[in-house]
Amino acid sequence: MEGNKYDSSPVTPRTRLERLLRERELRKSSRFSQPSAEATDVNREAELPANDPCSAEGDHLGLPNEEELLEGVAAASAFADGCQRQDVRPTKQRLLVVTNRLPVSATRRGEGLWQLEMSVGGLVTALLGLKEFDARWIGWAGVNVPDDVGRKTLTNALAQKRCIPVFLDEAMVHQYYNGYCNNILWPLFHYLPLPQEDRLATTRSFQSQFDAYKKANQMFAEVVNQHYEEGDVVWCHDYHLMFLPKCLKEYNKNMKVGWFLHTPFPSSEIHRTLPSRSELLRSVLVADLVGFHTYDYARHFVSACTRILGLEGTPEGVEDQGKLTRVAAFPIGIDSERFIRALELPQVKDHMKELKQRFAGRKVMLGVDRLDMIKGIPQKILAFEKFLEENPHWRDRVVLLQIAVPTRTDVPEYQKLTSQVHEIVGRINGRFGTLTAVPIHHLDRSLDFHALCALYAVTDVALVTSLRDGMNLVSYEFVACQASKKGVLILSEFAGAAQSLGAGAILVNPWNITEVASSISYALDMPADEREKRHQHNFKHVTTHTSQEWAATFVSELNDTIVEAQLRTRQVPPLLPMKDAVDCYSKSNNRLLILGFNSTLTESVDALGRNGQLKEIELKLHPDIKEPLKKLCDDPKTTIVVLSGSDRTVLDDNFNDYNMWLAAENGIFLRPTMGEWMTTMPENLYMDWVESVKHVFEYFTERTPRSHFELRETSLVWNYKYSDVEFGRIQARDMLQHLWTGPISNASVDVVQGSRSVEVRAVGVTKGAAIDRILGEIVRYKGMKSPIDYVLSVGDFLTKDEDVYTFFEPELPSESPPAARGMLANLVRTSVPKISASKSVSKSSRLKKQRSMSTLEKRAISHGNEIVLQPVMQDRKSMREGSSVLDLKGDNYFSCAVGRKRSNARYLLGSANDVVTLLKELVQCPPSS
Ligand SMILES: O=P(O)(O)OC[C@H]1O[C@H](O[C@H]2O[C@H](CO)[C@@H](O)[C@H](O)[C@H]2O)[C@H](O)[C@@H](O)[C@@H]1O
Ligand SMILES: O=c1ccn([C@@H]2O[C@H](COP(=O)(O)OP(=O)(O)O)[C@@H](O)[C@H]2O)c(=O)[nH]1
Repeated sequence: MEGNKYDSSPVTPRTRLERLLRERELRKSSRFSQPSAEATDVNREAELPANDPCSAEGDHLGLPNEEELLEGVAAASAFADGCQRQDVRPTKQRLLVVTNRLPVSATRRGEGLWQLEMSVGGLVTALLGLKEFDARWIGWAGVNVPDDVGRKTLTNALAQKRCIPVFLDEAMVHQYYNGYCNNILWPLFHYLPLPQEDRLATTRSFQSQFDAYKKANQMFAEVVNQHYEEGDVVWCHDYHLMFLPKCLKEYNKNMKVGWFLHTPFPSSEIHRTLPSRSELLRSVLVADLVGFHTYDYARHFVSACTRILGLEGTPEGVEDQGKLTRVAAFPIGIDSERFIRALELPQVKDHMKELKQRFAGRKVMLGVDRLDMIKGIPQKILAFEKFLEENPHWRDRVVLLQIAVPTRTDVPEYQKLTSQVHEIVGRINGRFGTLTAVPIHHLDRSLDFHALCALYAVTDVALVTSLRDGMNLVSYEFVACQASKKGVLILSEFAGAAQSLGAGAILVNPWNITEVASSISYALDMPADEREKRHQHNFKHVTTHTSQEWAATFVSELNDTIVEAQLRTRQVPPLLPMKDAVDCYSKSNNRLLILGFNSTLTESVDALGRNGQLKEIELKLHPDIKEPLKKLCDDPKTTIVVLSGSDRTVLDDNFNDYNMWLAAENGIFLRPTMGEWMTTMPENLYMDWVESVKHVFEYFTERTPRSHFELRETSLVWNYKYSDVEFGRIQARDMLQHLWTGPISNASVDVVQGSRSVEVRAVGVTKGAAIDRILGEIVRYKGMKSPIDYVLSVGDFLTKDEDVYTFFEPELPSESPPAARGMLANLVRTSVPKISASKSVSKSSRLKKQRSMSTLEKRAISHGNEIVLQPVMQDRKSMREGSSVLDLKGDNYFSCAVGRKRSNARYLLGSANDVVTLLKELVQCPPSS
């Protein structure tokens, strides 16, 4: 195949999008070079085995036959063989597709004899399009097989269809499938409230059903595990298997696991009513990729994770402790070619002829649904009744064919629905029927594929009135079969398909019977040119957004999440090697410890307690840290600086009793606890912008429940960590926009965005900028004679303030870790008090030496109502000429971010508890000789 001249991807794809575009182009070009799908399919149909032992008695039931079954399920292998023979594509990706129900359902016809029939439902139809993979299916065959002989023979029969059974006994099916899946999750995900617990049978409760659900998922996981080979992609499907990703990763954390939901995911307000809401979300989040049909469902899921679990939702997905679960929309499609080709088959043409004769002189309206409450069948029929009522001239000129496929017949709600529908149909037929014709033909059964295609093709108006529907493939199939007739699709706005076929269909609210009735009238009378236009729009979509494309896109993104995770992992620093840090500390003689305050030395506060209840907001020193901290402060070889964003009073209150240095407001104010506060960066103290920013912060605080703001001396911080995260973010965006265009447009300020805060501070103020001057002052004040030979810098700092970690990096020799050296480019240092670096003085340090060093002279100036101290430059003769202030070789410098996954620091620590451990170890280490 020639190179693609439209190749739009860069040579080496770097970003996710670049990689996915490249992958798509490769897929497309390799498709061109394969034998056409059509040719392969034709061969396949000709090669069907005539005497397959499990082949079908299905035809006499009017159900899809073996041919249909093989067409989809075995397509993967047929196609694979064809490709491999041609040596076009090396090997296909092995794919384990895990669904509750296998694409075939089994019925026992003798001890070791099984009849296999294709299962009905959108999920099965869609997954039959997985032709480009070396796919195997794992799932339940819809039958209880208690004996070994039965299990063995069924396993063998299914193996020929590349299916692998999970055996569930009756009790399990009852609790897991009928109970938790279909009586709890299914209705809830379609916005139907949970049943009252006392309405469940006495042997059942949410808890017992959920336990069965988890157990069933574990059984699926065991089967997956038995068949898993390294490199396989495992694709879990639907609400039945929300617990599966967790079980799989527990077996093997390197498994590539994707999960796709075929139903809607409801608003978080609905999901939060579920007793097991958090556990389910957490287990889904263990997957590498989580997919939904529409952006709305994906958005609801992310929102449930942020609101219920308190996790970070990003445009990419959901982040928990640095681990990203990618969440995205992958709208499903159908194998449209299969439908289009079917219309050319003689048996389908015969069917169409029959139907046309049968309904000659009448317009045909069609409904095809599983008999499920979410499909809005009663609403559809009532709307049709209203239409007949209001349009008497149509009464003997239109017929509604409703195919209602029985489903979940063991669940009482479904049984009730069947009687309800029968009753309404009977009433309407009694009311508008004649001796020779009835307006509604209602069938409680499924049709085979060819009969269905014929029906789609002769239909004038298809009526889909789902109250909620993940996608609704019937609407796609109808469009695919309408190339000649160009019939009209009336489609519920609550079906996922409305987002893709909305422009060509007539969208309706199925609850509005009057609107649906008038839409029927409009559709029946629609002029040919409008029908043509609408049809073309939909036809194009259906034939380009196929199930093959859907599966390929999902799997390609799933593969990419692994690449992405590896890239992200490389940016994650390792955990602090505690022993090294302690050993090195014990060997050093002049140590500097720079410690953050919030989340570093304070008690961990679980911001969102149960039910979003606020816990304590005020920062409190970790009770276990006091003792080791005090001992370290009293060690003459150790200098400790607490460098915090908090203001002076907070640090005074917490640290007055310690012999240390306090640097408040990101280092603008500095004091040894024995001395007085001084100002390190007076040039940054133009505060004329404060009032107008304060005004804006007050406004947003009033309008954002549970947000608060702190007015510090040199900065303002608006914090929404206790508010609704999504609302907080929107408010923050709004606030920033307003600030930029208004109050701070001409002010010398920096706006620093935290994950849940907005801070406005004087320009150039960062912890890294401040440490420069702080260090100078410490050296001078203590009259240090020997260089600092150990630096430990620990904190949970805003990214902007992480320059404090990188501040020391240039001092390190070139064998320092590359990650650390790479950060030097961003480093802007002011004046490092350094007299001579080493024998060979680098250009940068020479330059640095030329700059004036900052030390502080305490001079009172007036600042508002307070007295503050302003530094003046002092000549550097106080430092011994020829000696270096820092003697860092790389292994005696430890920068460490607390509670983060990504950082510019060299190392990580989990939480303030780990800081406690570290300080205790430092206290206990033997003194250096
Ligand atoms: O296996 P059953 O319990 O009898 O139910 C049949 C299937 O129904 C649901 O289908 C969904 O998937 C379709 C394709 O993505 C989508 O178009 C439709 O809107 C959904 O309702 C269910 O999600 C499947 O698990 C069932 O197998
Ligand atoms: O008699 C029937 C009626 C329906 N279907 C198939 O069942 C699926 C229904 O999928 P949809 O997404 O519309 O809804 P679901 O039933 O999955 O909720 C479609 O592929 C139909 O072709 C079928 O095979 N035989």
